[in-house]
Amino acid sequence: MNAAFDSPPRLAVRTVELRDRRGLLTHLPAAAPLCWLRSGEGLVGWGQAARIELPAEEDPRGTSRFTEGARRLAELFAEAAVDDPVDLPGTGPVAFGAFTFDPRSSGSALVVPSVVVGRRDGRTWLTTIGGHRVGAHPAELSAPRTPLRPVGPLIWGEGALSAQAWGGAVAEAVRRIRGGALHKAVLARDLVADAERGIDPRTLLDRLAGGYPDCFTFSIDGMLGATPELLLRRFDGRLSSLVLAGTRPRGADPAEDARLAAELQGSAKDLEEHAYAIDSLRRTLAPIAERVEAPERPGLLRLANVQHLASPASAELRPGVSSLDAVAALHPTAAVGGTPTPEAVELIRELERMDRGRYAGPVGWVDARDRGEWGIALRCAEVSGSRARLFAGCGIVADSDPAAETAEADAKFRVIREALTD
Ligand SMILES: C=C(O[C@H]1C=CC=C(C(=O)O)[C@@H]1O)C(=O)O
Repeated sequence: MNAAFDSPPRLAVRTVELRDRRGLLTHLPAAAPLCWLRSGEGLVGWGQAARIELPAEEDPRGTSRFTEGARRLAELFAEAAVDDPVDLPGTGPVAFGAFTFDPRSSGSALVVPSVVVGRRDGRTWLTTIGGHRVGAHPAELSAPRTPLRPVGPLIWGEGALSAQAWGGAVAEAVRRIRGGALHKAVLARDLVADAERGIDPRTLLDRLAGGYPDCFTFSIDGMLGATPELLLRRFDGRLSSLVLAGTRPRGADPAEDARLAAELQGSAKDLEEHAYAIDSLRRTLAPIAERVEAPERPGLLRLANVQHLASPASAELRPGVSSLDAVAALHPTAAVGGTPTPEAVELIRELERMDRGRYAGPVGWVDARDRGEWGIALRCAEVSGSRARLFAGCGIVADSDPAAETAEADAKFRVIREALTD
């Protein structure tokens, strides 16, 4: 049985608008906080009204973790008694989800919190979700919150591969690509940090949201990070997505910053890497969407640590295609897998020597009207008790240089490394 329950409880859901102006993060308890936030708006949640666990799949190209998750969630939401006069994306019942990169990994789950506080376009709401009808009013928010706890000293360790061994894996990927086996593969590595006591996820969220306001700061079932990559947003029939591929660090001063940006925007290697990502988006959307639009040339997305080539794309999903169907079709994008996808994923399995778990997998939320936002879990760590496992990866093409890719991975690690540093 795929779900944690055999017959789902009937949920009573109520949403009310609030005058509350406090930052959404201030509401979160330390235990298992749920969060999807950008520029102060989004959703935070806690408690667990329902949980759907999706097992590892046998098919190496399987997508049943998404389709089965969507089916069970639709059942649960269809049964719910909903009182939602606010009716904005994210009001009424919502589920937060984190899915594994590889179908054969375990850990994919959808979590329906018991309390959600949301904010969009300056409007704030509170939703309570329970097995029985619970009140939705600010009293739900008045439980005393413990102060944020610093992380304390950390002991850092290598993950599956040392930086040097990972450089060797990059060199091998370049060799295979030059040999014609594939065009691009995104190789990642992990690092481990051990604290002296349990890590307070809210401390990390506070730092990530402060340092990366243009990214989606997320916390879903132990995966925490600030991702710049929007796999898809669907608030009405139209789907939007932000394709990223091609990276340079930020410069130490405006002149160096501009030089690096110009270098990135003129780099044949990076433009090629980006073109693969756009082509793969167009190809994967073709059967499920119409009117796919993407700019001719990518623009620039500047974050505190790196700058990326970025293309905002949009499309119209065909009738009957749900947002999780679109997630299933789009994952893995060329930004986290490669091109062609099957060859790239095989090479990743062979060369990385680790289980990515939910790193580089879809993370986000969906409501009962199938509105939602799904990103890719990047610039993130898996936090469990006193341990954090950090991930970073780079797109490898024929011209990639292992030393430059190792430096680029370090720049990407910085996001979550700094969030862990007091
Ligand atoms: C795989 C990661 O980033 C991807 C997203 C944007 C740019 C990328 C790049 O330029 O290599 C990566 O494809 C990561 O941050 O772990």
